Amino acid sequence: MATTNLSIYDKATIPNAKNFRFGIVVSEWNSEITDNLFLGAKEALLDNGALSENIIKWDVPGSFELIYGCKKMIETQKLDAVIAIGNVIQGETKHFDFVCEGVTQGIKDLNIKYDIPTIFCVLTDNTKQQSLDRSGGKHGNKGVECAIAAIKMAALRQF
Ligand SMILES: Nc1c(NC[C@H](O)[C@H](O)[C@H](O)CO)[nH]c(=O)[nH]c1=O
Ligand SMILES: CC(=O)[C@@H](O)COP(=O)(O)O
Repeated sequence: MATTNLSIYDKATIPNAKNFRFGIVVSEWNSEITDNLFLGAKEALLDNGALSENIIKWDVPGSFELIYGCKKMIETQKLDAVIAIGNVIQGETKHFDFVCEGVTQGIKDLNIKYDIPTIFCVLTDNTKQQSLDRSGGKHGNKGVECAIAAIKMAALRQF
């Protein structure tokens, strides 16, 4: 059963993000979905105190390129957390499996290699409707959930 709503959070339980710098790398594949994920993430960061000038957005062609895009952003920008935004939708072939597994493992590896948390904001859905439901639809917006995760991990990183 899917999460009923990905966008509900209690601000009282979330650190203020005013001193944090965030990178957001966004896949252009399925941009109707990823644009909404980005907007949800940005709005949630701002709602919790982040400054607009401390949110850096880069675009990459597809979800598989999120790995290199996040790596490059981590290596060249002074950041407290990075959010990788993508949407992979099952097609006719096994390509979906390889893209999803590759991105998952690649982002996991970034979290091991670098002392900058990279948040996995990649919707891996069977249908476009599932993606629509999770990017501002009936199940909320995964971008909001991932922005909150980014703030919490940026705070944890300070210990
Ligand atoms: N089918 C989807 C893709 N495929 C493209 C790959 O992500 C990658 O850009 C290509 O294999 C070249 O390296 N990407 C998505 O983000 N979503 C899809 O549904
Ligand atoms: C996840 C994909 O790469 C997929 O959309 C490609 O579609 P197909 O498997 O029909 O080639």
